[in-house]
Amino acid sequence: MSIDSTTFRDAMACVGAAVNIITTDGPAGRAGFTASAVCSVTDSPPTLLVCLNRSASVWPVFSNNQALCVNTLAAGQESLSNLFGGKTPMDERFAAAHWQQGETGCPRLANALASFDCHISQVVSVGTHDILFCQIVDIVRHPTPEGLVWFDRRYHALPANLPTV
Ligand SMILES: NC(=O)c1ccc[n+]([C@@H]2O[C@H](COP(=O)([O-])OP(=O)(O)OC[C@H]3O[C@@H](n4cnc5c(N)ncnc54)[C@H](O)[C@@H]3O)[C@@H](O)[C@H]2O)c1
Ligand SMILES: Cc1cc2c(cc1C)N(C[C@H](O)[C@H](O)[C@H](O)COP(=O)(O)O)c1[nH]c(=O)[nH]c(=O)c1N2
Repeated sequence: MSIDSTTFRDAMACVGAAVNIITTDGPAGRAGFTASAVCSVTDSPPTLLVCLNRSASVWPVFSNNQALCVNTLAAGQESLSNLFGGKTPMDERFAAAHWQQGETGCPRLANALASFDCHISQVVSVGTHDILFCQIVDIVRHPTPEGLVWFDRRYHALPANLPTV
């Protein structure tokens, strides 16, 4: 049975996911984009994955820098997600928030729910996307009353009951 893209996307729209801004900085410059395709892989060594469309303008920058920071958004940061998910010029995207420098040199969003600073350890290409396997070197968290989820093609705030950080 062959599944067309609309059927696939309609079904995937039912799979809720956290919203993240993925940033990088290094020899190829600074860049960032919004991603919901982010997943925990293993806790030893601590590793997550990010799926990045190879047609995105940011792809060569991530590919060359080999480091990134996954900034998981809280409720209230929807407009930042939209900025990093559109065709907005890169300087405008970064001007909309406050950033710190992570251990890898990648921009860390000052008030993200959690930030995972990573080296890209492995890349696997599947169809249109690259799966970036990322080994985490540092984690910073902030207490926040609500998390943010992308579900049914829109944002939803979720009450957080997270352990104290
Ligand atoms: N994994 C991704 O690349 C991904 C995920 C979410 C959103 N987006 C982008 O945001 C736009 C709006 O998304 P939407 O959720 O409002 O509606 P949509 O109908 O385009 O997508 C529905 C769901 O399908 C999946 N999806 C969408 N595009 C994909 C792609 N190219 N490869 C793999 N999975 C994909 C995602 O889970 C998404 O939430 C999309 O058209 C796409 O450009 C991309
Ligand atoms: C909620 C949501 C979720 C995602 C996206 C968008 C939005 C709004 N986008 C699309 C991505 O952010 C967009 O293509 C960026 O703007 C990068 O493209 P440019 O740099 O503008 O070419 C996206 N792209 C991707 O490669 N992987 C992903 O997981 C996601 N997830």
